[in-house]
Amino acid sequence: MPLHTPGTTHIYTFPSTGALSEGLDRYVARLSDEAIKRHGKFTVALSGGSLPKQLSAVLKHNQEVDFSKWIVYFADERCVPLEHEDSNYLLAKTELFDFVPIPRENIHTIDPSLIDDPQEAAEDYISQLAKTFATKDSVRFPVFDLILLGVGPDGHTCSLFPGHPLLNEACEWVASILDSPKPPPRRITLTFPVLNHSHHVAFVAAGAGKQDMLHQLLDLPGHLPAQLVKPITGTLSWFIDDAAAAKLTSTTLQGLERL
Ligand SMILES: O=C1O[C@H](COP(=O)(O)O)[C@@H](O)[C@H](O)[C@H]1O
Repeated sequence: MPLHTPGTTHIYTFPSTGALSEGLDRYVARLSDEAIKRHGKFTVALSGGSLPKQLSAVLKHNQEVDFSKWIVYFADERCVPLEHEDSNYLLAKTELFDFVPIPRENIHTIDPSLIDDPQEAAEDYISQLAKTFATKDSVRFPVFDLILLGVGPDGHTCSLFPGHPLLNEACEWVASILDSPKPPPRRITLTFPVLNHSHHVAFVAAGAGKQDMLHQLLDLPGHLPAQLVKPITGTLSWFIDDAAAAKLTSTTLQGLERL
């Protein structure tokens, strides 16, 4: 699998969600291994929504992965307590963290004492990132080994929603949002510059509910949030199942890769 050609996009399709989880497991395990060999750790940002279930289905049984070297952040988080049913952390915990030996201190959550002040929570999250990522004059943003993203039916990714002023954020690493059109309204999110500085970014989309949006995102030109994810030197991958791919045009289908 060509994982290291900068600036490339790969669309991987799978006959079922089970097969998708197997492919995602191989991809994540390989990137984890390579990053740990390169710099002793694997820095990864996780999304909420349907992603944690797809990701964990096979990965949580993978005993070859050195989870002790994982450093986990959240691509976005809702301003709710960590044990709240809307918490992306709680979802990742119940799907993945409860099954694999990632040290708790390596899992960077929103500070629950700051959830009433999303701006302060975003600033605290930037401070947490700064402990992991040393930046240089030439690269002012954290460079994750991998950021795993979902995409909503409106084309949003992270908590970056169509038409929202946050789409233009060019300086901050993490931003707060008080008016998310999808509940809950108060959230924090990584910004596009952080997404686009990552070594690897992968979208995961499965099921018939994603058909219309995938057609719009992959077949047609546009500026929906998910279309604005364009890693500057990193790779962009899509992991989709046949149900989600059903409305793609024949031209796009010709470019699909099977893993
Ligand atoms: O609200 C959110 O939605 C997106 C997409 O979720 P999905 O269930 O359609 O996959 C998710 O990626 C994001 O982390 C979450 O906060």
